[in-house]
Amino acid sequence: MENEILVRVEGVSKKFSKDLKTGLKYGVKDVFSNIFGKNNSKNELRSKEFWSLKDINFELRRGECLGLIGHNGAGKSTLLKILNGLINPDEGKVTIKGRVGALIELGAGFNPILTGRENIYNNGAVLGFTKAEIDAKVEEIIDFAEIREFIDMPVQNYSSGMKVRLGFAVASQMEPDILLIDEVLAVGDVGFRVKCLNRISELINQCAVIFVSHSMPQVARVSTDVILLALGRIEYLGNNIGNGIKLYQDAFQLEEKSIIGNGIKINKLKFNGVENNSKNYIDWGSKINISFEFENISNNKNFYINLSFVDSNLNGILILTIKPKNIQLNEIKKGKISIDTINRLVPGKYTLNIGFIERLSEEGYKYGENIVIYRNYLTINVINGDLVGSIPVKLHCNWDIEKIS
Ligand SMILES: Nc1ncnc2c1ncn2[C@@H]1O[C@H](COP(=O)(O)OP(=O)(O)OP(=O)(O)O)[C@@H](O)[C@H]1O
Repeated sequence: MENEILVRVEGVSKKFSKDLKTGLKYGVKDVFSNIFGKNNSKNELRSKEFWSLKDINFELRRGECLGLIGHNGAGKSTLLKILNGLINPDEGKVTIKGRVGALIELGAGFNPILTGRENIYNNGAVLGFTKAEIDAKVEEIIDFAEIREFIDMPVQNYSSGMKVRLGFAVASQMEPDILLIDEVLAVGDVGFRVKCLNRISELINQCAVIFVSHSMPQVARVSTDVILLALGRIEYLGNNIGNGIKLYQDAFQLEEKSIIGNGIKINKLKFNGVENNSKNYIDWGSKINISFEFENISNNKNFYINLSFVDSNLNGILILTIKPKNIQLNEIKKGKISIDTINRLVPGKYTLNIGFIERLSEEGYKYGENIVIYRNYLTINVINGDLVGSIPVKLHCNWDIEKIS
């Protein structure tokens, strides 16, 4: 049997005003127009208004986790707030089936002068649990949040991380049918974030999850579907998570070129024989040749040359090291390097850093100080190949299968 639909969003739009004064003026006007049944301005933008969300449609079933991604101000939190009933849409309809657990804003849903324990009871009561039912859950919640020492302290004295711990524990342990988690999770420390992601993965079977994050590995890890929002509109909706993430990352300008250190110059950097090509489109599995000249101006130290590739999240992905056996690179006044390899990066945008790093030993790798690093000297766009979540490298391997039984 198909899992039941727990969230249905139909044609939802929400507009805001760009300044507070106009917002308040329109607000008062709308109240009167609503009373007299004459509010015709709902579907149109008035001066200084903009659509924070426009014509959003999707459904979410039990067992699905929707990753909601998009740049700052794209409308992600606005959508979560509408789903949680904190604000009303100007157009469209939201249908929610079941109990909603939400971690949307830091400290939202907590009364600051009450203790952590009192807030657990308050939240439980709002969700429709009896005192006896909350009694049965409270220890579990405190254990999950790992803040037992502070549970009888007013929430206003909690650190940001402690508020997130309590908020997530309450939202996720109160048997939600729908769990809404905003970026605030990022405030928790790494250990707690991993615990939360594991809990989300456990909960997915029992409920529907909507997860807002700027961390693409986290989105790829837990999501079954993804929505990419841009300026309040859906730019991508589907279950090809890698595709959604790629579209999101493609919109970023990667870092500018920069040089850190001095002593060695590079010239005539070429990618597949072409100099100054800003696009460099290639496929997975295609041949790559990178070549450049280097000129030792004032460096006396022996060195390695490292070529490292960095993804759009600025994570280092892979490195190629040049360490010749029978020659010290600093004995070369002017040289030319040519590197041939096969591309094993999956579709995405990558930049190349070229580093000249002090070499302290003839054998193995013993790195000294960075002599000079040429950052973002080349951008490579891999456009064809399989995407598996957000895993950046797919290796080629020879394999053999034997049937044992
Ligand atoms: N109460 C409000 N009044 C006026 N404008 C608002 C209000 N709430 C949100 N906005 C605006 O709506 C747009 C979408 O905001 P929202 O917080 O939903 O973005 P977001 O995608 O969650 O961004 P971020 O990644 O930065 O959290 C922004 O331009 C924001 O300034």
